[in-house]
Amino acid sequence: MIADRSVFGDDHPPQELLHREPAVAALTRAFEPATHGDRADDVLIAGPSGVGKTVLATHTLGRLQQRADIHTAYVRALDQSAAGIVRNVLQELGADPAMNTPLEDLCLALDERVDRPTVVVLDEASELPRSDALARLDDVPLCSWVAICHEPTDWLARVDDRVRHRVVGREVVLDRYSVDELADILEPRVRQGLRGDPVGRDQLERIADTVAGVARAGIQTLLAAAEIADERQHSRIRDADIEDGWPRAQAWIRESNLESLPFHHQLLYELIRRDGPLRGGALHRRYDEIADDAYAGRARTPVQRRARRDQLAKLREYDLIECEGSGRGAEYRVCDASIRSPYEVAVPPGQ
Ligand SMILES: Nc1ncnc2c1ncn2[C@@H]1O[C@H](COP(=O)(O)OP(=O)(O)OP(=O)(O)O)[C@@H](O)[C@H]1O
Repeated sequence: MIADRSVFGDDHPPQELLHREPAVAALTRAFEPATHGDRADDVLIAGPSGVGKTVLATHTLGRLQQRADIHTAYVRALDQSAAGIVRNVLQELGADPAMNTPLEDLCLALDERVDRPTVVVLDEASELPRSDALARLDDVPLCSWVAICHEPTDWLARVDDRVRHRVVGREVVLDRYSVDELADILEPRVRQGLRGDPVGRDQLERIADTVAGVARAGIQTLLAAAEIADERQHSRIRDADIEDGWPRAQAWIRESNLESLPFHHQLLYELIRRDGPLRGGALHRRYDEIADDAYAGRARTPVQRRARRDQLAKLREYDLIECEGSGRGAEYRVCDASIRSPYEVAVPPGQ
């Protein structure tokens, strides 16, 4: 039944970006100055995981590149310092700065390199307000950015005034899709990725409803249902295949989310997986007890509580952990204890 698995991957660009017309129009307006050789406006894209924030940015920039002489750079900002981000932008623009180049020199190199409108997509930018990377990019006359985060209010409250003024009031906030919309989005994946006519519209709507309008979850559930139908030798996908496909898809998404995170997040996850449910205070104490051993021999060093709180928020956004209650009584547990960190994260036993 499955003709081409790659059609279901995040990196498979959809031919059409359905049901995001207002968002595409807002981005296109922000990029318009670049078509005249000027600096584009900065943009903040926000919304829950898997609703198409990244594909909105890449798709709209792809279209822009067809009609304007611009450069684009894509950088995952998660857990990166300002120097790391500027270095990645330079690499995306074809330069090869040495690892230990100081931030000031990297910024000078960027200033020299950017000779036409350049739009930098900063994905996974929830923690970006901690660094001055945005201000550094803003210092380069033709360089603008698109930051992608989950929670716009909190993000805007944490950036400095200069950055806030550039994007406030023009945020592009994406919501989950309706059942009808997501079923429309699934149809081309069926045509391109599956053989024959294996699934009806009502079942696509069933999938869309099951995953509450999250595109990535819908696409993965469709794939998982097709895989299960194959295993059961069904010639068409049945409702039971969809029902069993959803947990399989959830596990795939969680595994891939966890794999994409840095060591800091992996360690917190493994601590909660092994010792959870854990209250916030107990979790931080356990972290402090084991951190030196856990980080031994790594380039990274243990992080402060404030950064850990961001990392816990990220684990929750990615549906890897859940938190019951609030404040001091809040208790953390993993969503699926069978999902383990792909890193060799040795969590030493408690003392
Ligand atoms: N309107 C759409 N049309 C076609 N495909 C879509 C649409 N919206 C989302 N998708 C697909 O859904 C998947 C997830 O999208 P994307 O990676 O852009 O989500 P995201 O919001 O950036 O997620 P995260 O916050 O976890 O990074 C991708 O395969 C993407 O192509």
